[in-house]
Amino acid sequence: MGLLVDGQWHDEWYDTDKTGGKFEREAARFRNWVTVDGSPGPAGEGGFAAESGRYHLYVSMACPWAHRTLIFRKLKGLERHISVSVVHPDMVENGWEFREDDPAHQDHLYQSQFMHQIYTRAAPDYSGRVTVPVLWDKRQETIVSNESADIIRMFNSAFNGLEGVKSGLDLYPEQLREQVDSVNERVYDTVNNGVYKAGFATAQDKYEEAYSALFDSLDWLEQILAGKRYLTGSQLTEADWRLFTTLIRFDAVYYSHFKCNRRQIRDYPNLSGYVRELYQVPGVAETVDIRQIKQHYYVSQRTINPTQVVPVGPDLDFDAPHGREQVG
Ligand SMILES: N[C@@H](CCC(=O)N[C@@H](CS)C(=O)NCC(=O)O)C(=O)O
Repeated sequence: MGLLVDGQWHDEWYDTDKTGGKFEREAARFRNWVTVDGSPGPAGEGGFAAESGRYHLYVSMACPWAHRTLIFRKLKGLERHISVSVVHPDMVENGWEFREDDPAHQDHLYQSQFMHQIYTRAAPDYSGRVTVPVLWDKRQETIVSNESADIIRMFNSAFNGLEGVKSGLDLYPEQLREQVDSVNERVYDTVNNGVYKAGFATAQDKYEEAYSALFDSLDWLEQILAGKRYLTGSQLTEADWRLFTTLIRFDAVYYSHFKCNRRQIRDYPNLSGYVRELYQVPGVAETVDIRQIKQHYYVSQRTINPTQVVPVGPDLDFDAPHGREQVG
């Protein structure tokens, strides 16, 4: 675990001293957008037109933020247009890395050893954390974006004109945008990032704050899902997929490793049926790798788990019937 300072790698854990023990996530630095014709998007520079084969996605199977982008790539039918490299689940002294002897964890573009080399290839004097996902432009040899929230919006609409892309599937529909944004805001702060705030806190009060906000939100979501099939009604949207990637990791990792242990997701009837339903959407199960998820958190985060022993359980069955047909 570490970061780049003026293009040089430093092996350092998150500094929570200056925030009284609170974990604060660093904002992503590359915020350009792929658009249909290459005109600038909501932020950054233009010049990134949606073209088949031009872009490459760097992900970790363990990472909930990267997971969103893999789900969108799959659901939208973008696999033949956007290639992927997967980093190794162990993120230790050198940060995310590739393994020469492991075909599943190689950099297919440059055969890099470390993910930080991708960042310095784009910006030789880059300072900041080296995170996944990264959307890479093979043409300009640079990073388009390292913000998953933006990447899934690009995947939702920019590539719609390409062959085989499911242009009819809109996960951020105009009429639901306000609702989606509003759910996202609370879910991001208290659930997606909330589990990290609990897990990475180095002061009791900061942990407890995050813990309370997280379980208040899970109660709120459980309530919503009692009356609605999905978070904004009868249609699956971006808001659901953003919540899903945290829920699917919860019982295996966040409950124990991040001390989010008031309840497991399987103790919530609606949330647990809902996570199974989303898991069973065709294509999604292939994006879920519980073995790599557990391996990453328990091995990489040595300040939390110094022995690096990975727990065997819990037994999870996301293929069991979800029973959500009757809701809403
Ligand atoms: N805002 C980013 C956050 C991505 C992120 O924090 N990814 C984690 C993995 S789950 C990471 O790469 N962390 C490395 C680090 O912080 O050094 C996004 O949503 O794309």
